[in-house]
Order: sequence, then structure tokens, then C-alpha cells
Amino acid sequence: MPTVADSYGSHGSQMKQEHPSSFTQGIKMVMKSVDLRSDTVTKPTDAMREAMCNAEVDDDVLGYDPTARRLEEEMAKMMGKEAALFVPSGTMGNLISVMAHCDVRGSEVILGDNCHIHVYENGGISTIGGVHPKTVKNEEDGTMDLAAIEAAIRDPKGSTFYPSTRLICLENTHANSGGRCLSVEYTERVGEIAKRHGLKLHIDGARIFNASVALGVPVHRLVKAADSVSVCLSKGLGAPIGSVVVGSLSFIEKAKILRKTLGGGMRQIGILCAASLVALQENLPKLQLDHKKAKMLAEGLNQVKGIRVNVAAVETNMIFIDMEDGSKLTAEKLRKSLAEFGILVIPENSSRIRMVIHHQITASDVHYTLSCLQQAVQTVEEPTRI
Ligand SMILES: Cc1ncc(COP(=O)(O)O)c(C=O)c1O
Ligand SMILES: C[C@@H](O)[C@H](N)C(=O)O
Repeated sequence: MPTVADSYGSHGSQMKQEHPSSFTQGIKMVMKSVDLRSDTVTKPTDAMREAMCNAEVDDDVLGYDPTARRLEEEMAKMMGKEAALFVPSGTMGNLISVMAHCDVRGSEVILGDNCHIHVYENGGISTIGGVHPKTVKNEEDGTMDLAAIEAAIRDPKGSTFYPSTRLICLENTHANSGGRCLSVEYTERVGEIAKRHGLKLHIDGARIFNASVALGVPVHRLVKAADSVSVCLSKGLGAPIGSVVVGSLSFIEKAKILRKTLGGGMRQIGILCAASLVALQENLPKLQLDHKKAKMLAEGLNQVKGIRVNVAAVETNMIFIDMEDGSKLTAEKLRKSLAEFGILVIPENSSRIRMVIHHQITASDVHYTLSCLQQAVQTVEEPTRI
């Protein structure tokens, strides 16, 4: 079965093979394409493209790019931190943050066993950053048990044998838990533990704005306890490229050097940052609607025989769809069957698929998806009947 990476990476070619849009296949004709693979699949809007064309730019390595500076100042202000730094990806934003906090050899970071940094970033904090991961079980809601976090902190008296704990990482929203939100109370409790032990707290805030909107908590309040946050502009906000790391001035100065070390120092980045400024303006207000569409889709999917959805767990823009026990359905078979209707999804594992809503999924796309699901399931369960 293709992994997330396979489905995520090669889909372009698969799309053409599995459902050329101008042909019918058997009795199914692809009516439209609905890309629910991720909120990373959005295309830049005309306003973003226009802003990119007209962006004021300069060399951001030799000095600073004026549009990048504007975005960084805007993001630092929104997040309630002293400074910010534009980076090419969320993966680099997390790696830079961990490396900046753990800049002493033998450092260890406490993070969730199902968090993006640990599962989907190629182990970069170890292979490149030289930082040792100490995982704590992620609960279903994306949190880690507070006592388990505290128990995972190394005793400084054991430094002859143990790595030294320097950092705790949270992820909000938590993608592999289905886009679940970490509350401000929980975040602050973890911040208290970090402070008590002289540790730093980093938040992988790839979808922090989704959490802020879903919780009704201003984003600067939600991340107040964090020493650094990596915020994706290229997810629900719909920018084509990039993330921003926020933190103290001294932290961002370290981060800027590490960005260059990792090859992330880029020249006229105002072209990318201009699109991000438009994305903040255009799409931040749309996140609530994304969440509403996700809830509507989840409620409809839950009526389909053969699959199950925990509707209460749909807090933001992600939906996990589980195959019913004993059913002939597998995630890969359902993914292929949906692709024949032009609906693109990614398997989470052998019996679960993920659907992610973004601002380019319309209400009619949601209705179309619901109208195809039962047939897509039946195509797998009773292939001769269709
Ligand atoms: C929770 C989370 N953190 C970090 C990332 C990494 O972002 P990027 O794909 O831009 O490297 C992603 C996915 O893209 C994510 O879902
Ligand atoms: C797959 C993962 O890396 C990506 N962040 C997503 O959620 O789509």
C-alpha cells in the first residue's frame, strides 16, 4: 500500500492514469476533481500571483528583502513574539527551531511519538541536528500526558549516562490525530513544566491558525507559553510556499544563521512573501468556513454504510474515515475507487483514509463527494453489482 509520502508525492501522474478527466471509465464518468489530499494542495489565487509579480524585492542574504521584512514584522506582531523569520518549509522551520534550542551536543527533545517532527521529517533533528528524540505517547486528542512529559525529563545528576533534556515540542493542531486542537490551558501547563525544569517549549504550529479559530482563542494567547513557533503559510492559509518561525530576537538571530547553514538563505524572497501577505488577508477569515465544511462532510460520511467517522473528533479541517471492521474495504481500495470519481484522498494507514478541507474546496465539492461515496464503497464491496 502506498504510504502517505507515495500518495502525496506521485499523485500528479496517478491522477492522469486513474481518471483522465475527458473519458468515462466503465460506467463511471469523472464529473469533477475534488482534491482532499491535504491543505497543502491549494493553487495561488490571482491576487497572490499579482502580488508576486509586483513584489518589491531585494537580496535577503546580503541585507533584507523589504516584503519579507513586512511579512516577518506582521507575523511577529500577530503571534505576540519579538521577531520572525521566513523559511521555505514547515519542516525547515521545525528543524531550525529544534537546532537553535538544542545547540549543545548531547541535547534531547521530548516530543510526541505521532507528531510530524518525529514521523514525517526524515528524522532531521537527529540526522542533521544531532539532537536525540525522547518520544512520549500522543493521546488520541494530540496531547501528551503531563506526568509522562515530566517523567521523560532526564535527571541532570545522570549526565554521565543520559542526554540532557533541553526542549519540549508540541503540535497544534495535531495532524496525525486528525487536526485536533491543544487548548491554551494545556499548552500553559506544558509551559510551566518546561519553565520548572529550565527547558524551552517549541510549538509546531503548522495549523496554529486553525486551532486559534476553532478554539476562539487569539493566536498570540494560544502560543504565549512557547519560546518558538513554526507557522505554515502553505497549509490552510493557502500560500504557495513557506512558513515563518517566531520567537525572541536572540532566538531568531540564531535561527537566521541556521537557515543559511541548511541552505535556506534565499535572495529575492519577497516574491514568495508577497503571496503570503495576501494569503493572510484573504484566507485567514475563511478558516472557520473550512471547519464548517469539514463537519458537514464528516456528518454526511458517517451515514455511508461500510465506513465510520468520529464526527466529534472533527475539530478543524481534517476528517479521518475508518473502514468498518470485517468489511472488504481497505484504505487503498477506497482511495483508488474514489479516484475514479475524481476525488483524491491520502491513506493514513491500511484501514483509514484522510480528507482535508481547504479554501478551494467548495460546498458543491462537499456535496459531490458525499454523492459519490456510497457508490465508491459499493464498487469495492460488490464489484459485480455496479
Ligand atoms: C503538522 C505539520 N508540521 C509540519 C509540516 C511540514 O510542513 P512542510 O510540508 O511545509 O515541510 C506539516 C506538513 O506539511 C504538518 O502537517
Ligand atoms: C503529509 C504531511 O507531511 C503534510 N504535512 C500533510 O499534512 O499533508
